[in-house]
Parts: sequence; C-alpha cells; structure tokens
Amino acid sequence: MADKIKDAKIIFVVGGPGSGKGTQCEKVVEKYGYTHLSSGDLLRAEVASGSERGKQLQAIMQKGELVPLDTVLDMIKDAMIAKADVSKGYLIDGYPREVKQGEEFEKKIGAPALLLYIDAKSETMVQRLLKRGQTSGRADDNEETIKKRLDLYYKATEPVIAFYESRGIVRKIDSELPVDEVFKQVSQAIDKLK
Ligand SMILES: Nc1ncnc2c1ncn2[C@@H]1O[C@H](COP(=O)(O)OP(=O)(O)O)[C@@H](O)[C@H]1O
Ligand SMILES: Nc1ncnc2c1ncn2[C@H]1C[C@H](O)[C@@H](COP(=O)(O)OP(=O)(O)O)O1
Ligand SMILES: [Mg+2]
Repeated sequence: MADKIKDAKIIFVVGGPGSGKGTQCEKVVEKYGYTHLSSGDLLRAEVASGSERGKQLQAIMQKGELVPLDTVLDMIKDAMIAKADVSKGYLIDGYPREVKQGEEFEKKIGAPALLLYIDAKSETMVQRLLKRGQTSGRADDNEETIKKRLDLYYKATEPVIAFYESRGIVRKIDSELPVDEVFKQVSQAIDKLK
C-alpha cells in the first residue's frame, strides 16, 4: 500500500503549539498544491464524528497530552493513501511529536525530504494561542492546557529536531516575523527541494 506514495515528497512541519504551522501550511497548499495533513485536524474530525474513539481522544487532547501513536499514524497513513494518486507532496503538520513517532512513520510510510522547524518564543506562542482561543472553540486553547502543551513540546518534540538535524534535512524558520515574511523562508526551503 505504502509504495503508492513513495515518489511524493514528504515534509514534516514541526514546531510548538501556536508557532504557526497551520498558517504556513495553508500558504504552501495555495502556492505549491501540496496535500496538507494536520494530525490535530484529523483527530478533531474524529472527535466531531461523536464516535466512542473520538470521546477518548477528546479527553486526552483536553489535557494537552499526546494520543496513542498508532491512532495518529493510522489516520495519517489512511489520509495519505486516499490522496496518493493526485498528490505531488505531503505536508505532515504536527507529526512527529516525539522521536518514536518519526521512527514508526519511516518504517510504515517513508522518509521525509525536509523538516520545517517553525520556531517562535514561548511567550509568542502563548499570546497567539490565547488570542486564537477567543474564536477557535478548541478545548485545548486555554491557559492551563497551553502550559501543559508547551511543556510537552520542549520535553518530547524538540528532540525530534535534533534527531533529524543529524541527517541534514532541518530548515529552521523564524516565525516571530509577519506571516508573509515567514512564508518567504518556507518557500525558499521548498524551492531548494526541486
Ligand atoms: N507569523 C505570525 N504572526 C502573527 N500571528 C501568527 C503568525 N503565524 C500564526 N499566527 C497566528 O497564531 C495563531 C496560531 O497559528 P497556527 O497556524 O494555528 O499555529 P499551530 O498550527 O502551530 O498551532 C493563529 O491565530 C494565527 O493566526
Ligand atoms: N502526532 C501526534 N501525536 C499525538 N497526539 C497528537 C499528535 N498530533 C496532535 N495530537 C493531539 C495532542 C495535541 O495537543 C492536540 C492538538 O494538536 P494540534 O492541532 O497539532 O495543535 P497545534 O496546531 O496547536 O500545535 O492533538
Ligand atoms: Mg495547527
């Protein structure tokens, strides 16, 4: 199954909560036509379906914790296969969140060509998330859960960046700048892939 997608470029988009991953991915879709798969969006769709599994996921996400690896990876894989015939590339947004997730992805799907490391200061991320929380309706965009998500990001996800840095595929993006300035950096990184 997974060999259907072996020729498409895979880009991991990694960064803290509120760093701007989703914002940049939308712009990449517009300019490059890549397929955007956000692990968080896939999980929230499952929650919205009202299924029993969705209820369990909601409880975990509300606490700012990571859902089980197999659940996320299966969702991403299914979504990738569904788009395999039309996709030139995939933006995998919000995954891997821990080194083990990266290792399992490579075993079951393939290796990333690039890791976009969307970097912002923790104060910036908190401010953006609090603002997003005013309209997002997301159960995890509140002060208490934001703090937990940030802690988990530094503990579990930052090591992912070091893991791929040794392979030379990490491009660090300064996400403190206005959206379009951030996107210039993202575009440069993607253009170099060709
Ligand atoms: N470069 C930026 N400057 C200012 N605000 C931004 C920037 N990038 C994103 N935002 C805002 O910050 C919030 C979080 O962005 P989002 O893309 O949802 O981040 P993530 O997917 O990493 O959690 C959103 O409300 C978004 O509009
Ligand atoms: N790869 C992954 N592994 C485990 N849990 C994940 C996950 N991706 C998302 N989740 C769960 C836990 C996260 O706190 C929650 C929201 O994720 P998200 O939408 O990617 O957040 P954000 O875009 O603010 O960084 O969903
Ligand atoms: Mg997001």
